[in-house]
Amino acid sequence: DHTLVYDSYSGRVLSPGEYVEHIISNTTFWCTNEIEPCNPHEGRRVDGSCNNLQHPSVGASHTPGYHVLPVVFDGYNDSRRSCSGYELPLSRRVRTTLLLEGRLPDPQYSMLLTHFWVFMAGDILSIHDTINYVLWNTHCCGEYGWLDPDCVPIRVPDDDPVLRFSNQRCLNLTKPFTFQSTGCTGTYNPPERTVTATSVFDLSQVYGDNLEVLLTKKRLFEGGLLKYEVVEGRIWPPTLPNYAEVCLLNQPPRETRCHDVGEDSSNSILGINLFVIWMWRHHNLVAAELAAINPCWDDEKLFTVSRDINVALIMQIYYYELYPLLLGEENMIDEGLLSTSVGYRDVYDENVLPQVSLEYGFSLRWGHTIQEGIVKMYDTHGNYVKNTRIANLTLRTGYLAVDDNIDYITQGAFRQPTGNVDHAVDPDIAETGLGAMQTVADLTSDDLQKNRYLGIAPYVYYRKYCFGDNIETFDDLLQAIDVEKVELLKELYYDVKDIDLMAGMWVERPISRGRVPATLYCLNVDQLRRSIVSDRHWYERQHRPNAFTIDQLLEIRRASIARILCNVGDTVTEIQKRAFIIPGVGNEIVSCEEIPKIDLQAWADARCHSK
Ligand code: HEM
Repeated sequence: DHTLVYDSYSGRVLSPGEYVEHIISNTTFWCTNEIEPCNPHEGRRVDGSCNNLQHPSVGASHTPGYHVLPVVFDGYNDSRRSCSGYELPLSRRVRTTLLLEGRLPDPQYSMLLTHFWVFMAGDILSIHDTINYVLWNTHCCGEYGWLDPDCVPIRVPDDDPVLRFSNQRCLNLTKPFTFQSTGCTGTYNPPERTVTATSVFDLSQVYGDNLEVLLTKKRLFEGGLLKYEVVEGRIWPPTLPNYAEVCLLNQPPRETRCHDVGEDSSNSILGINLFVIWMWRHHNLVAAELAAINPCWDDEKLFTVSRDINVALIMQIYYYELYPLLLGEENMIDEGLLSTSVGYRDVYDENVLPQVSLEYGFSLRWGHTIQEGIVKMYDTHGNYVKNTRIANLTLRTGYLAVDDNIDYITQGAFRQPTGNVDHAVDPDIAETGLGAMQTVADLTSDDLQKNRYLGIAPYVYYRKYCFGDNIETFDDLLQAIDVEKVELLKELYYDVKDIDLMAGMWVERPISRGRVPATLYCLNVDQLRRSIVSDRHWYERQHRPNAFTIDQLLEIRRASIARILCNVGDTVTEIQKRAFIIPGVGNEIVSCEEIPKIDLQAWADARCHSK
């Protein structure tokens, strides 16, 4: 066989001797990518390899990301130091100073928006860094925790506004996995984070990032379908016989559902769990319809086309429905991110590598500040049923499958607002983030602490990169941040150049015509453009292997999140047309009959009918 083994970090082909060294040191998983020779006519590979034909490993699972700005570290794998030489202010203190704790619903965004956004984050990131401190290195706050080089616990100051009333002075945390920590490269290279997901948007949360897992765990090899179970009329991904290791917070004996689909993220937090279930079903719905339309298609063809359609629908929704609400539609048109014609858009450039920027994935953590902590549940007709805390639903897929909870949660997702875009974080996200998994967890302090351990450059460098601002003094910040917030930053940081990127994003003014912080806007625009240009299999392309016909693309363009929920959302028979926005005047809940459908007849294959 002609399979080549690549060095994940450098993208270089390894000699047989070098490969053996990895086998001996047990580092093949993180450090090598086995890749069959690229075939330019082949569709998207599940492991992300061969996207760029000149650099077959780039963009594959666990290969380096792109950096908008070079990483800033102090020595090997250690947190950035302040430029003043003083210690950076404690993450928890920065968080409690800059973000209030409280709940205020958003006037516009529905809970479905945050559910979907975090699901999309799951397409390009991985959760092993979290599993690390939750399951493997739980001792970082213990007596000898500080001796463990993997630990970076968050210190809680004695005057903490909330925790001073407790004896908690430490929040568990470990360092991110890097190519250095996994033994793939030496410490002479700047630390480079490693994630398991592929770095293109390809529904890694559903289809995974590894061919073997796809074949053994997911595919049914019948009718192009994914494996599934039907319980009490609901379709689910297959469940694990022994859920206890993964769905740690399932409450036995009733809550036993836990998905066995080969991805950790599919049993993680509520938003991801829901969308994995929905897109899993959606794949099968598409495959079944295509099988009826094209009886001559075999399993392989049905599977590949259904996957391609599923990915395209989600990208259409991500770019044309979700992001305009965050970044502003006019802004996106001006930036060239939204195609102004319904036809093809083919701007592929093989010189741009299919990578995700470290800053993009990181910036999505800002979503924690608009996460609502209470999940409200409704029946099909919009009558309020009950509520529960979202933090208690993490690692608890089983909850969805009892008491019709998934029905009520689905209904609530598009009826309930998410947390307001303001300078406040929900108390549950800020104090109990992981439910019973940790006594205390502050996701937003984690965000700041990780900011430093990912080596992300200071905020003002990004202002320079994004807007050309030369920020030398705290007063210079006024062009981006309101005066009272600048005052707080002055209290916290000795030098304006010390301000962490996340801290800056928490307090800066939104981009004009959009709703997200200006720097977050910039980093997201940068990635969205990169993803269109660098992904050879981008769905809007005319010249890609198995490209959509124009009629097919026109059907994809009709996609909406409301249609996805009408198709596969539990008990959804009516919904508002723009379901990332709460229902109201001009966005009334209507029958699913009124939500545009995608007509798969566009995929009808004449060969199946020419006798
Ligand atoms: C129920 C709601 C949520 C919970 C319980 C949750 C929980 C977590 C936890 C425990 C982590 C790991 C933090 C660490 O580094 O220690 C994390 C990371 C992250 N979260 Fe959330 N989150 C939620 C909602 C969201 C939302 C709405 C978004 C964005 C829209 C988001 C984006 C992210 C991102 C980008 C990371 C970093 C992952 C990585 O780099 O590997 N999360 N979240």
